[in-house]
Amino acid sequence: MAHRFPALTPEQKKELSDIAQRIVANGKGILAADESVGTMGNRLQRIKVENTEENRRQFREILFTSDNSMSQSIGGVILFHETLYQKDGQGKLFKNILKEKGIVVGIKLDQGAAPLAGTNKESTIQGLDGLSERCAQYKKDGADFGKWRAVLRIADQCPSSLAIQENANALARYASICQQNGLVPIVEPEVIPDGDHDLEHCQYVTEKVLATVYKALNDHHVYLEGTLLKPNMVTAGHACTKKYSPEQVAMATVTALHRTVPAAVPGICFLSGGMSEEDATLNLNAINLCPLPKPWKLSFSYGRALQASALAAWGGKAANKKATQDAFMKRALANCQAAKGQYVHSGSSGSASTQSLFTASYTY
Ligand SMILES: O=P(O)(O)OC[C@@]1(O)O[C@H](CO)[C@@H](O)[C@@H]1O
Repeated sequence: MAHRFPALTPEQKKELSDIAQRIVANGKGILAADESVGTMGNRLQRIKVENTEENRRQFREILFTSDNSMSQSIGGVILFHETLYQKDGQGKLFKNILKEKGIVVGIKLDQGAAPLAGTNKESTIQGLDGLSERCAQYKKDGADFGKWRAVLRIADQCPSSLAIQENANALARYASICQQNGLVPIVEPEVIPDGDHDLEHCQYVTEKVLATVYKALNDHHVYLEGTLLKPNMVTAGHACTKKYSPEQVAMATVTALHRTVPAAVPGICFLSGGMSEEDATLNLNAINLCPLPKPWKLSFSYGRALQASALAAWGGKAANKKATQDAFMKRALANCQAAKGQYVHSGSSGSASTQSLFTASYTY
């Protein structure tokens, strides 16, 4: 079939692929600071801090004003709508603070789950209506990439082919709209870790989901060089009694990716999915050491696994700014090393870094 109606010009393609490559250059990854107001409320509740706009702003200001070496580990930060327009104490927009450090600014674009009737509690994600206009505005306002998280669960009759197809199609439609507006789409089909399934079953499901996503991206003429994938690592379900080593997780994960993700994709930035900070780093390191072909950068886009010890160190107190930034930078550096397969576990991690961050049915 002749390519008669190109979706993007060569200039648009170059811009998108340059942005994607910048984000994952030299072991860099992504700080997912895009928790919605409700999700951030859950995080703040754990440290007994009230979920006000000012408290959310203060915590994020502390992270984003970490010293400039932050940009050696962090290539991009995903923001929630509110945060894109927030400022530091001196009146400087957060997005400008990040850009001056050379960090690419991203924006969460999905707008919550809607049930798929007739399924076992499965969902699709909303937000396609008006998405092009929102993307155009966010691009003007300084964002260069977007994020859309689809949720698939493993249970009886799940994920159904309806849920897999519907979420893949929504992800592809979102990715196409992003690219038309100069935003690199982060494509996030998350197979959540709820359940007692084993590693092999998670690998099987992850392969089915990713294969469907890449078929849909191709159908929608998405330019893969200008995308990033944000998948789950292949792990056993949270309630599985059998435990697996980082090397086993790595082999299952890279096998699944190798079978389904085209080499044209520049980077795969894993979500942390409720793993402890330390497990997320150790697994990423093992993935980068896995003896299988790895044509993509394999990095991180962590929310909980980059912020848990920082949140604990902060505790809502301005006086804890330095301790908060130290905790955050420690995880950022560790994950950057892991993205190069160079992380050496020091054995002296604080207790917050080894605590499970799992939340049941973490659907939004
Ligand atoms: O699994 P993690 O690494 O904590 O977070 C992954 C993530 O996609 O899920 C969250 C909820 O949508 C987002 O804040 C974040 O970007």
